[in-house]
Formats: sequence, C-alpha cells, structure tokens
Amino acid sequence: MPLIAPSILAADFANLQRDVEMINHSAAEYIHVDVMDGRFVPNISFGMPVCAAVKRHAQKPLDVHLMIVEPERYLEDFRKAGADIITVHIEACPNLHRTLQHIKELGAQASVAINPHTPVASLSEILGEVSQVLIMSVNPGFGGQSFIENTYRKVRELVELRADAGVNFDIEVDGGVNLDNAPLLVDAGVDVLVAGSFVFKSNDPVATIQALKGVETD
Ligand SMILES: O=C(CO)[C@H](O)[C@H](O)COP(=O)(O)O
Ligand SMILES: [Fe+2]
Repeated sequence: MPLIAPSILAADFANLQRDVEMINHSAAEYIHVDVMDGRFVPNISFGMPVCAAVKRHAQKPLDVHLMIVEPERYLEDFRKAGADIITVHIEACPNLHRTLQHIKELGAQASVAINPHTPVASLSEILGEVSQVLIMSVNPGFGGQSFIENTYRKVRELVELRADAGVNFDIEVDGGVNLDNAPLLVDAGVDVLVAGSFVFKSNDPVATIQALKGVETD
C-alpha cells in the first residue's frame, strides 16, 4: 500500500486548520507542504510562517517540498517551522551532497527531487544519502496540471538503480496524481503518492485519500 501525502497547496488557505485536521483524521501518512519562491518556479506559494502554522495543528509528519533557489539558506528555518522531511531540487543545489548532510544534521530526513527533464541517472552518486527521492510528474510551480507519462519509466529506472546500489529510500511521485495513474505508479514501484487537487477538489477528501491508499495493482 502506498503512503499518501495530501498537498495543502490545494487546500483552502482561509480554512487551513480545518483542512489540516481533515488530513489528521484521514488515512494519509504525511502532510505535503509546497514552498515556491517565484524564482526556481514561476509561482509564489508561502513560506516558514505558514509551515509553522500547519505544524501547530498537524498530527502527521510534514513533508516539505522546497521549490526555491539556494534552499541551503533556509534549511534551519524550515526545520524550526516543523519540517520532518525536507526535499530540495537537484537543479537548485550546486553542492547537493553538502546540502543533504546539512538537512540530516538538523535532524530531518533528507529528500531530493528531480524535474521532468532531469534524468534519474543524475542521482546515482547521492542515492546513499537520502531517505526519499521525489520524481516530479509535472513541471513544478502549480497544482492541477496533467500528469506526464514518462514518469512510469523514470520510476522503474530508479527502482533498478536503488537495487543496484544496495541502498534504501522511498520513491515519491508528485503532480497530477489521481485514481487513473495511481495503480500504475504503485505497480511501477512508487512508495509515496502526493495528491493536491485530486484530494481537495473532490466531494469527500477523506474518502479520496482512502481510495488512493487502497489502489489495486496488477
Ligand atoms: O509540487 C507541486 C507542484 O509543483 C505539488 O505538490 C503538486 O502539483 C500537487 O498538486 P496536484 O496534485 O494538484 O498536481
Ligand atoms: Fe510538491
């Protein structure tokens, strides 16, 4: 069964406490927190104060996805704001190994993300340093985009690379996840499904989370 990480990017920001409590009462494992700076991605979402506010009501670990340039400047701040897992983008980190060490020194779990155009092979030298790899299945910056189909192949490649390296980490997929692609993703080897719009725009978000959790594979 996949772990489920609903993204609060698609929540009602004026009712954030209510939506965090919905996640608390659901079958989800994490709360996915999307931080966008208007530079690494075209959009701006929110920063540390909102992350800290979510943390005050959260009963599940915060999976914080930093879509920002120079993320190393803010690691301590997001750790203080309650981040349990911190994801940085390989495309934003010239000294990725150092950045991942820093995340771990702060007591958080280190995670690295790759954009749709970035090959899985570019991760080969740091796979032993992370507890999670996030494969973007849309171009980062916005919720509600369509899932990019080459994600399945990238997941399979990463599963193979992980086995060859003899290391362990979770594979997370983020962007356009729904009940059509979730079974195929889990079948390909995904451990963590992020879902924003599909959960929060549904009539019954708790039931939608449950449905994602229970996806059948072939
Ligand atoms: O990182 C993200 C966008 O950059 C979001 O986590 C992702 O888009 C989730 O939203 P949706 O499920 O609506 O696609
Ligand atoms: Fe995300």
